[in-house]
Amino acid sequence: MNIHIIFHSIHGHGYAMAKEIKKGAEMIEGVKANIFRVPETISAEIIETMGATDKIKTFSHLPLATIETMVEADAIILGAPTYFGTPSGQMVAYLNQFGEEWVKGALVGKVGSSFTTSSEQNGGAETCLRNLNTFFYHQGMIIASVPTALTYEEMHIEHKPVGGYSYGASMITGGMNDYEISEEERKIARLQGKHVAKITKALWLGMKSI
Ligand SMILES: Cc1cc2nc3c(=O)[nH]c(=O)nc-3n(C[C@H](O)[C@H](O)[C@H](O)COP(=O)(O)O)c2cc1C
Repeated sequence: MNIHIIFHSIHGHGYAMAKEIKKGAEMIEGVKANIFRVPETISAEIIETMGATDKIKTFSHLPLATIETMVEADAIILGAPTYFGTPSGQMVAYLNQFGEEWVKGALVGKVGSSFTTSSEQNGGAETCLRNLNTFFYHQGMIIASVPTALTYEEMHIEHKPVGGYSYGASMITGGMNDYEISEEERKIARLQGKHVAKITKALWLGMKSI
């Protein structure tokens, strides 16, 4: 079974999350998780003003996601930074190529799940995740959440904000994008990967018997 993790990032936090989700997914026997990035649309000059020229290089070796990346996957995990409370335009531009696949039903029955990063705790991460998940509804996919009953301990640390709840894993990057992914956020991301992999494997085995 192949899980494809497709993300957009500029400062690299999305990549840090994608790696944890991959680790979680590959805890399930027979599951291989591959990471892809979506094409960047912002100019190199603007990336430089964002102080991200070197950061973006840390994941530029990853393969670019194409339409086939989704069509070939058994499960798809999308990750995008929260920009103005919604997924980045770069991710939306990638998703907006899937009209023909929608017509063909090419993604019907696949498992979908999403994650995000946001600089603020209340900066719109949940609305971003709800937006990403909407793509899965339209494609006839099966949405896997983060089973929050299992993350209670990580989420309830006094006076410590932690990203990640029912709609998908997330992390808080800080106003200057200078926060590292925390242990709790790593754990929630791994849990999401594992949960998606379990559901995908169960569906895949079940489908064979129908
Ligand atoms: C155009 C733009 C809009 C943003 N809007 C928000 C926002 O609405 N809420 C928020 O918490 N952070 C916002 N941010 C901060 C990003 O969420 C943050 O830079 C991103 O999650 C970092 O992820 P990355 O390291 O994967 O690039 C915005 C950043 C940009 C560039």
